[in-house]
Amino acid sequence: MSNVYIVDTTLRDGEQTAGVVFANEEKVQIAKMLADLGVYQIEAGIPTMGGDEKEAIKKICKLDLGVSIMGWNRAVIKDIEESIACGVDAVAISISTSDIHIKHKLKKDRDWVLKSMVDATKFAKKHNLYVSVNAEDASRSNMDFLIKFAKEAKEAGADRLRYCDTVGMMEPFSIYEHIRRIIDEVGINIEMHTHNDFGLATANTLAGIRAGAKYAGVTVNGLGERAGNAALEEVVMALKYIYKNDLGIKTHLLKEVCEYVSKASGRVLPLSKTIVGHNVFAHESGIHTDGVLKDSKTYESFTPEEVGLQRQILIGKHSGRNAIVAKFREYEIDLTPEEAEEILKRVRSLSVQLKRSLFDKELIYLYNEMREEKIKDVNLQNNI
Ligand SMILES: CC(=O)SCCNC(=O)CCNC(=O)[C@H](O)C(C)(C)COP(=O)(O)OP(=O)(O)OC[C@H]1O[C@@H](n2cnc3c(N)ncnc32)[C@H](O)[C@@H]1OP(=O)(O)O
Ligand SMILES: O=C(O)CCC(=O)C(=O)O
Repeated sequence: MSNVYIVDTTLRDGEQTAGVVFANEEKVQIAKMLADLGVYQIEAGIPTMGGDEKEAIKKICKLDLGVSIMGWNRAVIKDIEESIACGVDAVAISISTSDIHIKHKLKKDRDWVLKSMVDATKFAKKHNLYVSVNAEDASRSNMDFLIKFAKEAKEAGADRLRYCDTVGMMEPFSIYEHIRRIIDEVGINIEMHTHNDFGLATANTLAGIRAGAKYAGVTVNGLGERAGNAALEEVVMALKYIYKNDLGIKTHLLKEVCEYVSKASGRVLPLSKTIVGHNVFAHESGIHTDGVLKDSKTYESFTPEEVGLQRQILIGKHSGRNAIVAKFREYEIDLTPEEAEEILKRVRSLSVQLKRSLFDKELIYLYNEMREEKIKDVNLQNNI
């Protein structure tokens, strides 16, 4: 598989999540973190919104982070002028290609769409900008028209085409066919931009890459319109471990970046959030814990340290003896097999009462309780 470039749109589509607003300093900090992580391009926002949005984009450009900074635009010359005023080196020029959007939203026709896109692209190229032509609602567009659109974009000088599954209604097999057809018939670079309405955003991005797309448009934590976009952390780690394609992203920083964006966006990271959730390397079940203690590869695809997390062995209702023995060794207590068995019984009972796994101090309490009962039994037997 050829190399793949990460285009992060946390600051544009991510901030379009209904109810989410980043402070200007947060936008700048997120851009710095993304640059440290090693993404190829940051879609920093929408210059034509003006005000704070424009100021934040300008600040990000001035930082000279060593990554490409893209401004998002409609296929409108004035929008692109605003992007140029911010100092971006790249522009996204977006326009809908589906008849649903053309007829009911834009209230125009296909020729108007082609002309607006070509004029805007030529204008941006004249200003030496890198251009991504974005086919909004590409996945619901007539394929012949989408091919024509892509050909005209390429002729006008576009550097790539963003294929948007705007309402997230594609599945990997069809997306593979769409992307292959565009590449075969047009020979243009493709960026995947997928939404998660059916939980398929990451799968669809991977399918597009499998078909030859070179750019993956993602957001941190999968933020974005409605159910969100393909998550940066999922796409990067899936490429590395499923497709064996290491993009050189500093994955050990992922947890920190995801936590920062979670706080800045006011969207809590679920404990079991893929890749970076606090509990995705927590093991409790006896068979799993036994396996992990013998060799972590038995139940982990990669090590927690690789994404900035730590492994946790929890003791609770589903634990087994080996985990209990290992846990007590951490407290420098060597349990006999009988003691481990006895403590396990007590752990199960207490976990059910509390409806959770147990803390260290509760395990020590159970141990002391067991020892005291044993001493009492011995004393009783000896009539003391
Ligand atoms: C799928 C996506 O994520 S697309 C990106 C969506 N992001 C946003 O909308 C966030 C930022 N948006 C904004 O700040 C504003 O909507 C602006 C500045 C872009 C435009 O603001 P306004 O001039 O107030 O227009 P408003 O938002 O009400 O309507 C959008 C207008 O743009 C037109 N339009 C929409 N998309 C495009 C496009 N790609 N190219 C050209 N025109 C477009 C619409 O037809 C409508 O035009 P009309 O006023 O002639 O009917
Ligand atoms: O990226 C674009 O230009 C299109 C807007 C978008 O986010 C989408 O269609 O999902």
